[in-house]
Amino acid sequence: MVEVKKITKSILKDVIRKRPADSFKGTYGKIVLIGGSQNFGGAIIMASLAAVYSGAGLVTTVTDPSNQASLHDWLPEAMFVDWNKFDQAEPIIKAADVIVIGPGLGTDNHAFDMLTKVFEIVSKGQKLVIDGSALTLVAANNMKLPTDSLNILTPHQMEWQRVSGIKIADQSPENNQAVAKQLNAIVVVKSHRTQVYANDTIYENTGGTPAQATGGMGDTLAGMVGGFTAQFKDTPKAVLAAVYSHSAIADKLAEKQYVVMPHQISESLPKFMHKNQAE
Ligand SMILES: NC(=O)C1=CN([C@@H]2O[C@H](COP(=O)(O)OP(=O)(O)OC[C@H]3O[C@@H](n4cnc5c(N)ncnc54)[C@H](OP(=O)(O)O)[C@@H]3O)[C@@H](O)[C@H]2O)[C@@H](O)CC1
Ligand SMILES: Nc1ncnc2c1ncn2[C@@H]1O[C@H](COP(=O)(O)OP(=O)(O)O)[C@@H](O)[C@H]1O
Ligand SMILES: [Mg+2]
Repeated sequence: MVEVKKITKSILKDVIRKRPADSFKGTYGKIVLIGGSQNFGGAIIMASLAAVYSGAGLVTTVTDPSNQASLHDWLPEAMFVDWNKFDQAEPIIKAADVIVIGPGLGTDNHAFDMLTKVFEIVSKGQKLVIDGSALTLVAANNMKLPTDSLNILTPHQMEWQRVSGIKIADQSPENNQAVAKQLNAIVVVKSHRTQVYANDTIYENTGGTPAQATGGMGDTLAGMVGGFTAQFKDTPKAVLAAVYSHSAIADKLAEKQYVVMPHQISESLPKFMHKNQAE
């Protein structure tokens, strides 16, 4: 049996630092989120909300133009780029610390083109969070992950089955770890007890509630993983802190709510992070 370490509250103070007085928005990372087709605009809006509310310094959302007004209604802090104008998106993607691709991206030809181009242009030092439709596209087209970026995959169990070939019933820590190693990526396998595969170590979350079982909950986690890894240097630990915070906030809200809306998790983040920062 392989060892599985618990993700507990202690990860928060290990990761979330008090902000230095002489910092500015650039200190907290540039992040680009790519996704949100005409039908799935909410997904990229929720992911973008999570990135801004977890403290990323500068956030740009590359999405279908039909989502622009709603994005800005929810989130005036985010910049917008029309995903049909890749010449405008390219320099912003190249300058980003973190790229999140997939929430609501869809799986049509345009989505596949975008993903292919992003895989081509990411470079060393960048972190690439691959979620939702992007994972389905990777699996369906047998795409190789880029080798220069640090890749973080955030599949739910069916997406992980598609990417890894491991049936949900066979997704044991041993089996998952073997594929995570082959992929040379940090893998967050989401379920009621989410597991994280990073640096040859397996972690299991200790929080989470069925009140989270609602569309957009994973899109929100992808944005948080983006926001946390943009700000905090130790990437594996930043991922663990994002996973823990996502469920801890939901658990707290679920004490008084039957269902937790994904945007409520984002809206709780600034106070939650304030309360749990290290001195
Ligand atoms: N508001 C918006 O814009 C929203 C947009 N979204 C965007 O939609 C895109 C598609 O993402 P997706 O996850 O909805 O669909 P897909 O990849 O087909 O997977 C579902 C299939 O897998 C199965 N399944 C088995 N186990 C499972 C598990 N543990 N967790 C989840 N599913 C599990 C499941 O089984 P079933 O539920 O049918 O029993 C079903 O057959 C993606 O880009 C996403 O970002 C959504 O976030 C929603 C809000
Ligand atoms: N019963 C549950 N207990 C704890 N967490 C859950 C439960 N159901 C769903 N979640 C969480 O909700 C999120 C669902 O992700 P995902 O299926 O990608 O959602 P979406 O794509 O709709 O945003 C994951 O973080 C998962 O851990
Ligand atoms: Mg998802």
